[in-house]
Amino acid sequence: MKLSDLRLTVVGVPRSTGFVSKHVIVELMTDEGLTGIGEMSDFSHLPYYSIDLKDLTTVLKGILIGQNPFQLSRMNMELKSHFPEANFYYEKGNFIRNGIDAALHDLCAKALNMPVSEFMGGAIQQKIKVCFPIFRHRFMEEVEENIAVVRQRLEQGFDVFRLYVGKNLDADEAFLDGVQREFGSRVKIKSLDFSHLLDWKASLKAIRRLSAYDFEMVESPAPQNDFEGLRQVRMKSDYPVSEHVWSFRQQHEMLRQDSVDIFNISPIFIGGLTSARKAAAAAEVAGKGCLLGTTQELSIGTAAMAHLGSTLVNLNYTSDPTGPELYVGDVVKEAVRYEDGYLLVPGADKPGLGMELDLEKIEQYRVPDLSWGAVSVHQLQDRTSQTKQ
Ligand SMILES: O=C(O)C(=O)C[C@@H](O)[C@H](O)C(=O)O
Ligand SMILES: [Mg+2]
Ligand SMILES: [Mg+2]
Repeated sequence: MKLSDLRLTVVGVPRSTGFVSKHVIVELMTDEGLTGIGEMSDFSHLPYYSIDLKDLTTVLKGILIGQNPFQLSRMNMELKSHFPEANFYYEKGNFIRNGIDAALHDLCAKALNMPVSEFMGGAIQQKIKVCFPIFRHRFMEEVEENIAVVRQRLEQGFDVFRLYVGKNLDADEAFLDGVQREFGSRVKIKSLDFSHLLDWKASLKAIRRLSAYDFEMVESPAPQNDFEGLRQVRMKSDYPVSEHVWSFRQQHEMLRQDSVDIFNISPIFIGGLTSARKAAAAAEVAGKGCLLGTTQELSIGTAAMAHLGSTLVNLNYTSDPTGPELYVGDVVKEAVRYEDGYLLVPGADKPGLGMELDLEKIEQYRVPDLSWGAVSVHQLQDRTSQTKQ
């Protein structure tokens, strides 16, 4: 079987908050009539430049056409030489590699008539506990709105939440207080995510202030690649520290400097399922915990993570992928499903990722390119459509 063609389609899908994320849907065709699908999820992150889709399609065709999709190691190596690791969390080259690697996995598993989880070694769990994100407060008036989100999502079965913090600590505290008063032990806060916005001393001060409330871990409490800062927080606070993995080099440093307790692993940020499996294995070997992170993928990207997560022996913390619950629409016939706060791994009866493209929905959300509209750095950092300064 040989790869014969590639199609990339950009969609812009709004979230219920109004924020629009642009994703690229990947279709990889073969000479045997099979098509693999993947997703380069959520390009709507800094840095504030965009990829030219025409150029990208030409480059990727040059790498992929004529290749055997089962040559996953070779193609990942080749992709990495064109889109190298850059030691930046939102490096767009990683998003590109991820979409292609997912489509290759979908193709291989379809050719073998098995789910991607089986192709990757076999599922050891069929559902993955996830938490719902509460986006960062900048203003006090957002607190009540966010408590209403908790109320509504709890009714749908999401009983674990994570909170982005660090821009308005009074509001962060008021939210935690409101949640504790109204929901008590019915709601759990998994993490406070500082998103690399504060230096480690400022994060530590905030953690101490907010420690009057229950939460399980702190995430990204230092600037990107500040391994010593992470370690300081880890040693000086009572909470486990989690950090995203965005390159093997960065993961190596975090291991070498014993900076974290938990690796937050998502294929999108490390450049694909193949690399994500290696990052999870490195965590396992080092005796570190691991959870599935997210960029808030659509259903194809989320399904890829569900398959990956189902095979991991060290997925020992609540994970993050809730994209299909955040967006107002999707591009597949049947979206991934959530039940009682768990992401369900697509059924064993469905080959590949278990997702089927819906051409009408693609048309509904199709946009010409990845170019940016008017959006502020605050909106990008805080993932809201709030324009107030
Ligand atoms: O844990 C994180 O950090 C995120 O979830 C990052 C978010 O910015 C996410 O990528 C989003 O788009 O909401
Ligand atoms: Mg995070
Ligand atoms: Mg994102």
